[in-house]
Amino acid sequence: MPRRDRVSPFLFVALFAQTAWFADRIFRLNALRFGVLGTARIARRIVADMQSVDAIQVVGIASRDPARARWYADQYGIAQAFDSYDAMLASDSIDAIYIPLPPSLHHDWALAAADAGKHLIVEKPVAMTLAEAQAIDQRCRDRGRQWLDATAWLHHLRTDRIRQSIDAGELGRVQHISVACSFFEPFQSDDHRLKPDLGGGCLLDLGWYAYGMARWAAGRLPVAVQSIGRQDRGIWFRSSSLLDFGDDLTATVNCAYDTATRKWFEIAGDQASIVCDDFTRPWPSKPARFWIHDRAGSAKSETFDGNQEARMLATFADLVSNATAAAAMNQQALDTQQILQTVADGIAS
Ligand SMILES: NC(=O)C1=CN([C@@H]2O[C@H](COP(=O)(O)OP(=O)(O)OC[C@H]3O[C@@H](n4cnc5c(N)ncnc54)[C@H](OP(=O)(O)O)[C@@H]3O)[C@@H](O)[C@H]2O)C=CC1
Ligand SMILES: O=C1CO[C@H](CO)[C@@H](O)[C@@H]1O
Repeated sequence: MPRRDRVSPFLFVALFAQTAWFADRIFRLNALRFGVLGTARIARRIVADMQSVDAIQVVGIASRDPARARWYADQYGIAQAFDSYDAMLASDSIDAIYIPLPPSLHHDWALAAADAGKHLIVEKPVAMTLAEAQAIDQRCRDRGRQWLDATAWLHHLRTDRIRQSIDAGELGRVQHISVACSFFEPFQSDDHRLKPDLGGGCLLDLGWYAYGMARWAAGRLPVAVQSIGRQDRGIWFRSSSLLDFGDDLTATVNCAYDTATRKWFEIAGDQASIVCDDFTRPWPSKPARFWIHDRAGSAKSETFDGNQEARMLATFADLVSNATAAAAMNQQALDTQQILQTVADGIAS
């Protein structure tokens, strides 16, 4: 009997799966749909990074000024321009909100976004005070939404490697952490960093990185903090602190608007130390790197590729799609906020 050629049903299934895969890749059908609140300078970079992540689609941007929202949407290839922040929060076509507003506005808009059922990435500093940051955390839990602070260095591959090195005992027993973050007043006119009512000052801005790094390296809150600081024009221009994390671990932390750009840390153990000279963001045109210095003075360096912002965003999309809270990351942010408050209170008293 002649054999009749039949198309295998498996071929149909395979073709269907492949078409669905391509459609998903091209149209990002299952992507987390982001809206951007405001037309901040940092949003330009983060929007580009979002657009590079398959699991994310940037679908809207809102501004207090409708013409500015339209201009940004056209300029950055974003489908929808919203005439107000409230209009964007009310939209059903948006799952998550990115909040790159001046610090004093983070709290209210984060609560409003969570109340509107959105997940959120909030720029650093999360808020002005620990109570505000805790309120954001609690509201997101109440609404079953995920949140993350946009502290991208924590998501770099280099950061994972440094953690691994500490945990593997390559430094021996970690005894002291030193951190410095600063830049010398390169303010744009009208910059929120100079305005007390918008949350200006180096402490919340650069201290977020510096004190946050010490907390990250220690893995816990300090038991005692001593600080000094200098104010100018109603905001912090410098702060320096000595932190005691207990169990013989200490840290010295400095952040400032009155010294040249610095973004380095040293984690010193009794066998070796790690030095990183650009931890918040790798220097332009240089690979991310760090050095391990041993007791005899020899140093070996490691370098890393990769975009820390894209990795952070992909992690967030993954957390949302798996309905997993970013518990450890949220705790790092809350602890950082608590340390900043302790420092501010300590200098003031
Ligand atoms: N993760 C990182 O690497 C970085 C993080 N940041 C953080 O991102 C946030 C934004 O910083 P930056 O990009 O410098 O912000 P910008 O000053 O460039 O923009 C802030 C935006 O907020 C909106 N806005 C709403 N209300 C006000 C107000 N009363 N005054 C000023 N702006 C207002 C405006 O958008 P519109 O008028 O269109 O509504 C404005 O464009 C800060 O929290 C900062 O610390 C900043 C730089 C890098
Ligand atoms: O987060 C940020 C990145 O670093 C800048 C300084 O270089 C900060 O001012 C900014 O807010």
